[in-house]
Amino acid sequence: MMAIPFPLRSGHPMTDWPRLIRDTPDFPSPGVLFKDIMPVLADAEAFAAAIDALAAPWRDARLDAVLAIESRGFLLGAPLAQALGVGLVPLRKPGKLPGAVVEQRYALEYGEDRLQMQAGILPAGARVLLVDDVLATGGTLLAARTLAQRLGLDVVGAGVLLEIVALAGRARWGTDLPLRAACMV
Ligand SMILES: O=P(O)(O)OC[C@H]1O[C@H](OP(=O)(O)OP(=O)(O)O)[C@H](O)[C@@H]1O
Ligand SMILES: Nc1ncnc2[nH]cnc12
Repeated sequence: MMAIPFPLRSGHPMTDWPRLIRDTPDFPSPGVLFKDIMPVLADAEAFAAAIDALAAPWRDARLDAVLAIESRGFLLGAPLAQALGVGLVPLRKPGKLPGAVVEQRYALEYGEDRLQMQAGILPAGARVLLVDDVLATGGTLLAARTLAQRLGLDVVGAGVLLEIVALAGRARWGTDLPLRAACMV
């Protein structure tokens, strides 16, 4: 049988969960150093600590909902919404959501894509937090923010598990709304 590469219950102290993020060079395309968060989710304590770290800045933010970005953002958005006691709304890739949708096109570190959100799923003025796993160039998060604002939502800020500082996504996000990263590389 294959050896398990890391403990499934690591017992890691809260601050150590970022050590489980693994680098994969040249994925999904040459020249990209891919930061793989899956080992964090596979470890019970690390996953719980990561969600705690994501939730901490927003506990008093009087949020109505978390807006989670497909697909790795869903894995964090659902437990985060539960931790904060608010609803969850998915921002999805095209063709997945029924009914009327609003769409935003964007570029990310390794390609182009589109995000859609259901029109009318939240009332205008609802206070929302955007969540994703990784901030790289910032294209995805910025598109999510534009989409939410086009629907009249009050974007309170954004939370990511990992910020890749060298790719300067924070500069694109700007300084008018808070962007909190649970860890940075
Ligand atoms: O800051 P950016 O340069 O925009 O990159 C960040 C985005 O890239 C990844 O998404 P991807 O489209 O690969 O989708 P996935 O979550 O479905 O893997 C990641 O989950 C972020 O959403
Ligand atoms: N380098 C990277 N690692 C993981 N997810 C990403 N999304 C965009 N760039 C990424």
